[in-house]
Amino acid sequence: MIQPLDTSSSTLSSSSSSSSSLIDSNTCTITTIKQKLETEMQCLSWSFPCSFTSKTCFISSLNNTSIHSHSSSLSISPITSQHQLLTLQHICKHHVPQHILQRVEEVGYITPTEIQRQALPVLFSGRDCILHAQTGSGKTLAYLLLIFSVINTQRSAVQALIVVPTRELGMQVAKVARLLADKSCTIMALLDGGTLKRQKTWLKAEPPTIIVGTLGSLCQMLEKHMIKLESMRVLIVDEVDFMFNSSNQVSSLRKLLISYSSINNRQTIFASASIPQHRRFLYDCIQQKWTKSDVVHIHANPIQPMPARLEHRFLICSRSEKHSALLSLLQSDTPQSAIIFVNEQSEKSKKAGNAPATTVVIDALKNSHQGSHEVLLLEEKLNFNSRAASFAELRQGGSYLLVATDIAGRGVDLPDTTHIYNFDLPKDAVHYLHRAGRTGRKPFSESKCVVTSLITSEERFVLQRYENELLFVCKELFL
Ligand SMILES: Nc1ncnc2c1ncn2[C@@H]1O[C@H](COP(=O)(O)OP(=O)(O)OP(=O)(O)O)[C@@H](O)[C@H]1O
Repeated sequence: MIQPLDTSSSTLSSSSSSSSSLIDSNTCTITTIKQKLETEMQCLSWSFPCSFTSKTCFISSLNNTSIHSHSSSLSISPITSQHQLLTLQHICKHHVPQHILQRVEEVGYITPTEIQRQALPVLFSGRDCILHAQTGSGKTLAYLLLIFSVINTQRSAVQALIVVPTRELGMQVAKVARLLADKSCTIMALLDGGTLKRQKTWLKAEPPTIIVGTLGSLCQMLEKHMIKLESMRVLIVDEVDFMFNSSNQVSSLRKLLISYSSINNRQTIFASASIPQHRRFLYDCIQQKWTKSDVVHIHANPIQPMPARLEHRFLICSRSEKHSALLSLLQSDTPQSAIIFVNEQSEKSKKAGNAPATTVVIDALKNSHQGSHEVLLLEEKLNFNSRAASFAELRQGGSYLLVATDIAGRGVDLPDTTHIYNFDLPKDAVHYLHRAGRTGRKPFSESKCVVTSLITSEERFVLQRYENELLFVCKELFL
């Protein structure tokens, strides 16, 4: 049975002086919980003995918070008035050191995004969490603030580990962490393609406080006992669904979760904008002992998987017309910056001796595009130095047209990207969601960003399927 909340000690405002709670089988609405904003955001919880079918709700004790609990999932619906006034300072006070919070403000993070507002109190409570929220919604800052709340920089030991699927995402996360951390907090990026010799020397000399790593490099170091995880307090797995779906990464990830460390000694956080079959995933987390049994699934905006300010369009053309169609679109759209997604070359096409689509698109842009954009390429088969150079150039700003495979589809944060072009249709709805999510990455901006898919008439029904799955509408475009 669900235990009613005891709200007697909370005070928020005089208008909420009478406490009551209304709970039904799937929706828990706390209509009134009083609490002074000055006191830290306290978390109240109730839970059934844990099995997948049990209900576990975890509630941030905010006024007028509505929590929809489905098994161990919860989503807290948007709140008005006082909650919109809550700053990251309010939420993080007493958890995150003041000098980090000051830095957070200096960087420009004042108001929490929806997932930050919902997740931070739960994260600070020490519960394992699955952070499930739209692309560009600020999941990185949420988990970094948790890390800063638990690490002790006086200790010389690895205390937090962030696992990412690609080198590019790792570089980006390490950069944000360094931007916020003080000098006493050492952050090591242990990424595929890095200089292992230098990293080994560093690890021998002094363990970093935080490691951001890709699984390949991490497991190499763990196998050689170059990294010890006995002091690790937080383990983050970013883009978790991607890693569990990747045949290259899944076995290393399982090892990391079960053999190299234990759920009892760490807080485990999984993050992604897409957790397909999240109830099944939650079940697996508990059964497989990837997380503790009271893990919480926090789902922000569950009925809107993609940011609302994305405008989706499609253009029907034959394969041979695609290059000219893309050039025309660029001319008429005049994007500030854009990413053009191309599928990886198939084995069949390689065997037939065809040039990869990335090369063909790059050549077309270099030869015929009229704009002043820098044309850049990012794909798996580039060597790591070229990938790093492309990525560094992108992050310096300026206008760019990035031609990329799905390697740029996950996590990469280039907030100046105003347009996405699917030169090739993504292989499924999840890929569509992540590609589209490379634009619209300024959380509080209202400006429209555009996602355009160039499709053949036969592909229309596939795109329609994505629309149904992701609950969006794609408008036809005519040149
Ligand atoms: N509270 C905030 N206020 C303003 N900007 C923010 C805030 N939190 C995050 N951002 C910015 O939002 C952008 C997206 O954040 P982030 O990369 O963490 O998204 P994400 O949720 O991890 O997305 P994805 O699922 O695509 O990886 C970043 O440019 C970040 O600087």
